[in-house]
Amino acid sequence: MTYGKVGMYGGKFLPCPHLGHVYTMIQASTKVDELHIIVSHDTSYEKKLFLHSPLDPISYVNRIRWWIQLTRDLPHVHVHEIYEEQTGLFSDWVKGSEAIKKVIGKPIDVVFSSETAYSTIFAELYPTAKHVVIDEKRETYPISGTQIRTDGAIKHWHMLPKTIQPYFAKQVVVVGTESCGKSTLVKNLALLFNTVYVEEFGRTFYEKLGGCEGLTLPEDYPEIAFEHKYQEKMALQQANKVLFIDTEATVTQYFLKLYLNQQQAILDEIIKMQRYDLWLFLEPDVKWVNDGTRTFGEQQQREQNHQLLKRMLDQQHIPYISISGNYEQRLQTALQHVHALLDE
Ligand SMILES: NC(=O)c1ccc[n+]([C@@H]2O[C@H](COP(=O)([O-])OP(=O)(O)OC[C@H]3O[C@@H](n4cnc5c(N)ncnc54)[C@H](O)[C@@H]3O)[C@@H](O)[C@H]2O)c1
Repeated sequence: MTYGKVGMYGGKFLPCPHLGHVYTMIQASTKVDELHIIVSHDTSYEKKLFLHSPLDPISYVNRIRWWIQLTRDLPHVHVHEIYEEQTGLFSDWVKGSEAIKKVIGKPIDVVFSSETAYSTIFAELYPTAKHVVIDEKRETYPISGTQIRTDGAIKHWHMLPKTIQPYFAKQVVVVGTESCGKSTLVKNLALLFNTVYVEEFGRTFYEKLGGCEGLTLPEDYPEIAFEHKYQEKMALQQANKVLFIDTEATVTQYFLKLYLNQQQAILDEIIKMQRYDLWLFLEPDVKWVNDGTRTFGEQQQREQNHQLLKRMLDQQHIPYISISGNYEQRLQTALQHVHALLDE
């Protein structure tokens, strides 16, 4: 069946394009020679839609980038954005339709949506175009943007395209001084939540050197911090709702203080850019284990180091959860906080 040459598929796609949108886009793309996706935006109106949402408002730049990524193998699909002032009424669409016609720049033959309720307004705004309704009952992917805004993205994880999931994955970082059970806890949590984790790169760095912890150089520290961030970014692509991370740049800065009594502005910049959803700070009250790579085993020294790291986190006003007790208690407390984060 011929529908026409030029198709248009518009929406706010808030918070993001979901699989229902992708389905409509793919179906539409097979029916026309060229399909134009329009991302309508009005930042001040959109803020109101997120007032009761666990999510923060999402810029239209993100939404356009996601659509561009999703359609990268479809050369006949084009993505545009328009500013469309919104009050929530169909009458807002009049000006928007003018902007849509302008960005497409050629006669529109078909307008796609999943709503028969749009037929009247589309007949008015695009009188020569046919309105094709795709999956009106939303049976293929029963989801809406409103549901994701109301419940949060984690609850509708399987309705999010793979390319978009990393944006919404929760990031849990575990920090603490030496030998307080961080790496074991991180690995156990990853197993229990069926997801991936990021190891402390500083450790890998010195292992690769054959083990020279006591012999650090200032230039090691930015390299450790950069590589750690890169590992986080890569792991995020594989994360199943949540990513567990062993240490971060404050801990790198802390080790720089301990070993060389220095501080680096570049590490402070990395620290400022970090966005973790949950910080778990392990107290040094489990037995110190010398695994051959550790230096500060004496209890008084451990306490002092712990206070130093605590001060560094406090200076940044980081709302960490302190975790103490034996290994069993530590795991239970961590589990409780991670579950609460995912249920938010
Ligand atoms: N000015 C115009 O001519 C014009 C035309 C179309 C859209 N718009 C803009 O888009 C907005 C409408 O989109 P929205 O934000 O209400 O919705 P939206 O952004 O969530 O959805 C966009 C489209 O996808 C369809 N869709 C949503 N969930 C689906 C699912 N699970 N399966 C299949 N299809 C699904 C919707 O019916 C709609 O057609 C309007 O408020 C307006 O801003 C403007």
